[in-house]
Amino acid sequence: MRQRTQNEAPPRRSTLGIEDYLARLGDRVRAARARRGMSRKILARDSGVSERYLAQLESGRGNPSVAVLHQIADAMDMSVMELADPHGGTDPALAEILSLLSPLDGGELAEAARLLEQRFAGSSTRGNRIALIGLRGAGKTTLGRALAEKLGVPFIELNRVIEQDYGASIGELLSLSGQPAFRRYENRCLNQILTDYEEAVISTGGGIVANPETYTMLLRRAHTIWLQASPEEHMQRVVEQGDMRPMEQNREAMTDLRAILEARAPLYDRAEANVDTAGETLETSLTKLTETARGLIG
Ligand SMILES: Nc1ncnc2c1ncn2[C@@H]1O[C@H](COP(=O)(O)OP(=O)(O)OP(=O)(O)O)[C@@H](O)[C@H]1O
Ligand SMILES: O=C(O)C1=C[C@@H](O)[C@@H](O)[C@H](O)C1
Ligand SMILES: [Mg+2]
Repeated sequence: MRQRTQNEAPPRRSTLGIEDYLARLGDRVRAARARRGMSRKILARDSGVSERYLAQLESGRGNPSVAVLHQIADAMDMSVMELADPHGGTDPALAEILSLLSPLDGGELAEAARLLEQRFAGSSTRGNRIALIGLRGAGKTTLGRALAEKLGVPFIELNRVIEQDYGASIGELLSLSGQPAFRRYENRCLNQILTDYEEAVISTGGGIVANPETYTMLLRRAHTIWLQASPEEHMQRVVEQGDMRPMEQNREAMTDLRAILEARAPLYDRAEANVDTAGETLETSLTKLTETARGLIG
């Protein structure tokens, strides 16, 4: 990160040349897509922008119209401003905060979020709720159910609650109503679970970290544990289950999985604790997870 001298004012205006601007815009589109676990094909389908044009844009060679940018942002439930200008916003203090934060890397941003949360978010009420987060195949369901049994508390699978609420499968919800609708259901159902259960083990969907409002609610109202594994193990475990949801229709599944994990890791890392399941048996992972969970709920 470049150090600013003490008297140097934070840059308020972009001084980027058009090529650099378009390259960064491409990076932002790719990162936003990866955080949501959307393949380029899915984003093309949901936005109505061709896969070929998205590839061009992501490599910094596209110069989209505002309408095209709007279609892309909308399909990812973002504002055009968020996508086009990370320093956007009308409040000068907010613009200054964003400009201070923008050169930080993922780990530094997570630290900044923690500091801001401590200072401004008020007291959190996590009760005896344990929430498991992590990429597909991390073991959130398998280990979560076993942990709940050991602790003698209910096991709640957020995606199942969403399916009951919507009245169809997550796959149908995504294909019929799109990602933004899914994220709205996810937010509402999670809020309900956190309100209804004083003690529980909650297994979340891998993409919960992509919606800041929902993820912040989870971090504040449950003890969160990030279940980790290597990219190869995530892939192998999901393939063994015969379910390719986030990787569906994607020819470059492993590359995408790595990109998703890389984009989400700083967000998953905001969990209160993490348990690494890489190279472990289920039994060992369960023992580690149970110890960690007991440490958090006291
Ligand atoms: N050490 C381990 N820890 C966790 N799971 C393991 C381990 N070793 C093997 N597995 C297997 O990996 C799979 C994990 O799948 P599981 O459905 O629990 O993951 P998940 O995080 O709930 O995924 P999804 O996001 O798709 O719901 C299970 O079949 C489990 O038996
Ligand atoms: O990792 C993801 O982006 C997802 C994981 C699933 O659990 C579902 O929540 C949905 O398919 C999205
Ligand atoms: Mg699961």
